[in-house]
Amino acid sequence: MIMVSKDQVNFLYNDTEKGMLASRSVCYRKVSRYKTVVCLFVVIVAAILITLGCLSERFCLRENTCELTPVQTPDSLQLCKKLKEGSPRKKLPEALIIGVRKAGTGAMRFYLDMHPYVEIANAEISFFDFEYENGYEWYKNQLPMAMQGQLTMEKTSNYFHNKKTVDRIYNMSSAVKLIVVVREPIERTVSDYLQRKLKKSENDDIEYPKFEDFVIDQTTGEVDGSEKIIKPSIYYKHLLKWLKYFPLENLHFVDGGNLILNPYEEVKKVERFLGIPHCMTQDKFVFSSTKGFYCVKKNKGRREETKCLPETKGRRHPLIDPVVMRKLKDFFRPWNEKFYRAIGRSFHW
Ligand SMILES: Nc1ncnc2c1ncn2[C@@H]1O[C@H](COP(=O)(O)OS(=O)(=O)O)[C@@H](OP(=O)(O)O)[C@H]1O
Repeated sequence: MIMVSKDQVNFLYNDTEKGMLASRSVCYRKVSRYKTVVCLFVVIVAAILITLGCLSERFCLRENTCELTPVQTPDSLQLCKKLKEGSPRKKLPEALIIGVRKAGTGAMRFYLDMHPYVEIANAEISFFDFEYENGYEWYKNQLPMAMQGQLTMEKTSNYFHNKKTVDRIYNMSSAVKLIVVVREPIERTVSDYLQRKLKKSENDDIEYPKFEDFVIDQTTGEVDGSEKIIKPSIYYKHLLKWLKYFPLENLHFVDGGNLILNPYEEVKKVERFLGIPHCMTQDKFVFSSTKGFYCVKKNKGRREETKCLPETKGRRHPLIDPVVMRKLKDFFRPWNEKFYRAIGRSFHW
């Protein structure tokens, strides 16, 4: 709108017949100067508004903006998703969950899958341990599409303790971020045992050995450190291999015990480690009293539903013979302490 002052209006309309031409041209010059000023003002305001508009479109892609969205609902996450720029593409992962099996890697994958800045493969690809010969193009094709600004991720829980994986991962990228979920070693060992027992009983009817018989060497009566369910729990031994290639800053350790009790806290630390905005707010996590574990709130169309991990995750563990339990504790203690020293953090196991 053009603003003309009362004086100018009078000036225009009081124009007399005499000297009209001269006064009119002065008047028009004045008005056109006003128009120029107003036009300039409009252009500047429009430029500011357009810039702000662009910034708000990029809202969810800018650092830490998920933290700033007014209401953290699954809708706002969907909104974030829509705001991703460019076209989706396949790329090699910038971050991996490398283990440890049965420590809670599936839960971490499940939670990160909800994050608008993360595209994580649904299943374990096992590229660096079993499928390496297929090459990077094959690997990329197994990974989900990602938009610009989104991280591509994969979790294979055996990478951490497999001998072949470290240099292969390093050759892919020395900057890759590595997430390691660790859990109290005996609990992890029991979980590994239950998993193997389940797999075996699916295939044959022969009674599976008891946990105690599995972990104790029958000749020495001591813990069998070479047993396949014990070995992955000796975190320190495997860590040394990773530290030969990667600096400690490339690795983030998730407390698997706390991941069960307080997933929000552990996921927030992972968001920070990955350098992505804090989108996984407390309200996304809901405790299921039937499952006895945390689940997540997901949007299905307009409806909101609760999604949990499958039944095979989060099982009741058997009671362990106290003598065997003591032997296991004594066995793991020195390894745990070395592990704490190496990473500069204690888990108080
Ligand atoms: N939210 C939630 N729901 C269910 N289960 C949860 C959850 N958070 C952590 N966990 C623990 O994850 C354990 C399974 O570990 P992984 O996912 O690493 O197993 S696997 O290696 O991928 O097979 C699994 O071990 P078990 O309790 O022995 O089944 C769980 O204790």
